[in-house]
Amino acid sequence: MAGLFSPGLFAGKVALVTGGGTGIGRAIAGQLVELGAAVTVAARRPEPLRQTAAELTAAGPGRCHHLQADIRREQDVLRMVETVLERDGALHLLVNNGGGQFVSPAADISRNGWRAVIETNLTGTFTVCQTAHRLHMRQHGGAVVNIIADMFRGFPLMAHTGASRAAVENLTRTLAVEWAHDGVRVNAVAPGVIYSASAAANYADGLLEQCAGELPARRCGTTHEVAAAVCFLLSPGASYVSGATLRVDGAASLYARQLHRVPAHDRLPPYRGRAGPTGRAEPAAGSGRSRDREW
Ligand SMILES: CCC/C=C/C(=O)SCCNC(=O)CCNC(=O)[C@H](O)C(C)(C)COP(=O)([O-])OP(=O)([O-])OC[C@H]1O[C@@H](n2cnc3c(N)ncnc32)[C@H](O)[C@@H]1OP(=O)([O-])[O-]
Ligand SMILES: NC(=O)C1=CN([C@@H]2O[C@H](COP(=O)(O)OP(=O)(O)OC[C@H]3O[C@@H](n4cnc5c(N)ncnc54)[C@H](OP(=O)(O)O)[C@@H]3O)[C@@H](O)[C@H]2O)C=CC1
Repeated sequence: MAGLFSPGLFAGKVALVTGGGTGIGRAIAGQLVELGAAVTVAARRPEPLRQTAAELTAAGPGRCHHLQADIRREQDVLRMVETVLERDGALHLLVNNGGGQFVSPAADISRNGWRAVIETNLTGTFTVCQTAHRLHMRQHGGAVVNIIADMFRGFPLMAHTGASRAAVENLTRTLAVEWAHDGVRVNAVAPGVIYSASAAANYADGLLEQCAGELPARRCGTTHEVAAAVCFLLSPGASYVSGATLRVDGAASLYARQLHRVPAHDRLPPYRGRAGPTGRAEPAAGSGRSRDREW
């Protein structure tokens, strides 16, 4: 990605990237450091964070700190933001990338599984936004990017993440308006199918590779392609962009492909409400069992 943005674009800026130790978050943190920012990566597992911070700081010219925090825990979020402010004296750029889910038919998601995903992706993102705003951005302005997903047509097999990301997209719009007069811009980035170690594990048995060939782009996106979009939205180049969602999906969200395939069935009941334009009753569509399933 070197060379896409002016060197030193984020020099003097302080950034926080949740989930910044791995995958997309790491690529975002890496690009911010490359452009001169002082970045903190925060998540639950210390080892990936430590390694990422060390490698990014060694690469420079900015620097990268790491901090263990679970965005589901209010106290962790408060400590995370306070630590950044105490150490770096400001928080200009916030990327809410920390999140996750598991693949499951909606019918099988336990109440606790639902709650874990909603509390991470929606409540966690809200808590980080609110804390950053209360402690710094309300007085000093800033830019926020929330990472969501391609949930625009629903998200079969990931109902919990679809619902929470759609909620975050709406939250993004609300905050963009409520915080405009504080000088805070809030945008979302919706990645399509992005190759990361976690995505490959989430979609086991090579499903990710299989799906890549059916995308309009005929390949998965890369973490660096998402990072470039995030950097644009954080940059002064996007000074008049707020409340927007930037889809980084190679047009996949406009295409009929879905990871979930609807099995062949004839379970939809026929329409028998009223006569068609000819005046005669229209024949019932479908066959077999569906004929017996009127509302
Ligand atoms: C096309 C590409 C799309 C996008 C791809 C990506 O985003 S990839 C990159 C994204 N990266 C990631 O997604 C990685 C990060 N993911 C995570 O950290 C987790 O998926 C998390 C968000 C659920 C949090 O988990 P946690 O450790 O805090 O959870 P916990 O241990 O406290 O359990 C809470 C409840 O959840 C249940 N449960 C959990 N897993 C499963 C499962 N596989 N099956 C069924 N259920 C599952 C568990 O059983 C329990 O319910 P119970 O039994 O008490 O009724
Ligand atoms: N890859 C893809 O195709 C897509 C990814 N996304 C989203 O983009 C984001 C990054 O995904 P990706 O890089 O692929 O996968 P990763 O699993 O590498 O990234 C998720 C990051 O979030 C962190 N995280 C999870 N839960 C918490 C928590 N409670 N508190 C703090 N940090 C947390 C994880 O670290 P730790 O476990 O140590 O806490 C991890 O670093 C995720 O939100 C993902 O859902 C959206 C659409 C598509």
